[in-house]
Amino acid sequence: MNMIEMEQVSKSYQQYQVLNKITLNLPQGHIMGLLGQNGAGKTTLLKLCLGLLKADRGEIRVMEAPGWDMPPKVKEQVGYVAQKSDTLHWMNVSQLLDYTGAFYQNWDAAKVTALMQRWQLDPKSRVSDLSEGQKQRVAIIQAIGHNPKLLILDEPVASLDPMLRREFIRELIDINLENGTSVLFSTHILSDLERVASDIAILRRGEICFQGSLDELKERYVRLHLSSHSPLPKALQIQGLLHIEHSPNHIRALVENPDRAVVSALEKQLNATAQIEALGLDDIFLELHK
Ligand SMILES: Nc1ncnc2c1ncn2[C@@H]1O[C@H](COP(=O)(O)OP(=O)(O)OP(=O)(O)O)[C@@H](O)[C@H]1O
Repeated sequence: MNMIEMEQVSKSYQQYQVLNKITLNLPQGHIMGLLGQNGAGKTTLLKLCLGLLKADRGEIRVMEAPGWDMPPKVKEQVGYVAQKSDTLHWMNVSQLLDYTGAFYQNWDAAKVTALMQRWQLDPKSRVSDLSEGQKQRVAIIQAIGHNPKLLILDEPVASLDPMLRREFIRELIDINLENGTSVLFSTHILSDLERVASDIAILRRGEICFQGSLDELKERYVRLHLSSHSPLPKALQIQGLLHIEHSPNHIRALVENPDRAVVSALEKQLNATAQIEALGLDDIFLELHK
């Protein structure tokens, strides 16, 4: 079963189209990292999945229920960490967590207490007095205290220091392994994503330009180098060409699924030597956004 299914989903704010015919599936048990530049529409996409925004067109299903009109029994199986949340900050940590727990039948108070201790949160501290990182830890506990089947996280680690980020990621993997929880999270921290995500989705210019595993991503986008003693042309005839940098004797190009026979033909035609370089996630992300 897919925990989230988006089909041909579009969303605009007034005249400005943010998402254009998005099709995205989150299979059960998967952890999917959502990548995109600032303003790419990640928060918008996550809010559409949660029924906090309504799509202009297309269909969204969450655990087979309509995303815009989720019944309570589906809602109670979803956990959400917003990018920024400023509600109820007059409570102390323990009051806020008890208050949140009251909404859920299967709130795991023992787990919540253990997390508070592990993440060094004083139950008596007022939420408004906490640092951003501490607030984020509280928000994460609020989202996982009821052992949700689906967790949606909008940049959950942005304010955490590297050690807590690592702990949080370990927690995420544990939740995923113990409860089979599926996770969709947006992030800018690519190294974290490499550590935890089984799937990656990349939002670019309002569209999902890639959805699949990290290995598939690395196989799909490679850097093609062509070097020659003779001057090389500024343009290349190869399918899947996304980006090209040219100097008289060297071409550096980002190519999607290059046809090896075409690369060999280019070598002959241009009297050049070709080299195909595998890229890391950072490089692929940067190259895709040039
Ligand atoms: N309520 C709104 N009204 C008008 N425009 C909006 C609204 N919410 C978001 N936008 C615009 O839509 C675009 C996408 O915003 P969104 O917050 O979804 O992006 P994002 O990928 O989450 O960005 P970031 O990484 O900076 O958090 C931005 O250009 C933003 O200014």
